[in-house]
Amino acid sequence: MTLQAAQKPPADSSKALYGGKGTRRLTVHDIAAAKTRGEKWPMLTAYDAMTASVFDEAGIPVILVGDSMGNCHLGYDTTVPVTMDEMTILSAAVVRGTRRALVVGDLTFGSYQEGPVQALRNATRLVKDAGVGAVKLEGGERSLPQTELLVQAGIPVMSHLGLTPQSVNTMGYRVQGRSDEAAHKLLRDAKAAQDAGAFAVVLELVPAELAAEVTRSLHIPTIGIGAGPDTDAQVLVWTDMAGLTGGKVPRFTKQYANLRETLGDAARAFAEDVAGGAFPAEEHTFH
Ligand SMILES: Nc1nc(=O)c2c([nH]1)NC[C@@H]1CN(c3ccc(C(=O)N[C@@H](CCC(=O)O)C(=O)O)cc3)CN21
Ligand SMILES: CC(C)C(=O)C(=O)O
Ligand SMILES: [Mg+2]
Repeated sequence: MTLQAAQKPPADSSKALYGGKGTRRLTVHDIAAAKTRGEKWPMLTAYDAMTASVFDEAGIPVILVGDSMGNCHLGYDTTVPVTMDEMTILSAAVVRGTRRALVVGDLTFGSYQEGPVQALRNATRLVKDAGVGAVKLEGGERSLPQTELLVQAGIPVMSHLGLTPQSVNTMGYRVQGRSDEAAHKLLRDAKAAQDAGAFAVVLELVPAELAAEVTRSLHIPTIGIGAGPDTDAQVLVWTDMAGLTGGKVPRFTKQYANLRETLGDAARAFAEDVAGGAFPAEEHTFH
């Protein structure tokens, strides 16, 4: 806890982002207030209404409809092929499945790189047709005109720095900001995003010490994924966190359940009941 936070009275738990009371839809103002209280908070991805409702009922205050839906929901290898049509449909489902969480939708690859006008058109669609409370886009200085125009238009923007998966074809999936030059660039990008009006910054796959420095340097919250313990918030891809993702998951993930095994067991038990005639039983049968 920072000295500043330690000197404040205990947080009013009814206002806490996690553990707070009520089902009023959270806004970017609630997110800003959490940083002044020194409160750490969780964010998870979701791609459908039912999963999102579970996280909403569990008190997760911010739900990201990530373009990780590409590999975690739609069966692509990367986030690159995901379209705004797909993002809009799944974001609308997540909004319908939640009452309290601030829902953030990713702007997909190719939906904002042409410039601010394209970004505004696509972000507006996500706000109007899906009902998200904010959008996220990748890049700091390179996405400044987009961030500025969206914020001016009244659309809250979450920035995403460090490893930016939409650039996998140029960047790969490597830790970012290891050299002094790259670390300075990340700090510049973070400050530029803040100055352009972003309400939060995701830091993906950056050294913990650098993420801590960025967190201290900004008045908006940082949200880490593979960025160590000292960011204001932590985000994980829900299928990684719940152990549903097949194959290799990034080392920064912690698995809190093994849904892959649980679901597989359920499917096999059903199959054996059907094959052996144990299902349906009398109580599942109409006469
Ligand atoms: N299932 C899933 N989880 C994610 O966290 C995630 C996605 N998909 N898709 C979009 C991006 C891509 N991400 C990735 C993908 C791979 C690594 C990875 O392989 N990282 C290496 C470390 C590399 C290094 O040491 O430089 C690892 O072992 O974790 C990390 C993040 C994070 N995002
Ligand atoms: C990993 C998070 C931050 C993301 O952008 C996504 O899930 O698409
Ligand atoms: Mg994403």
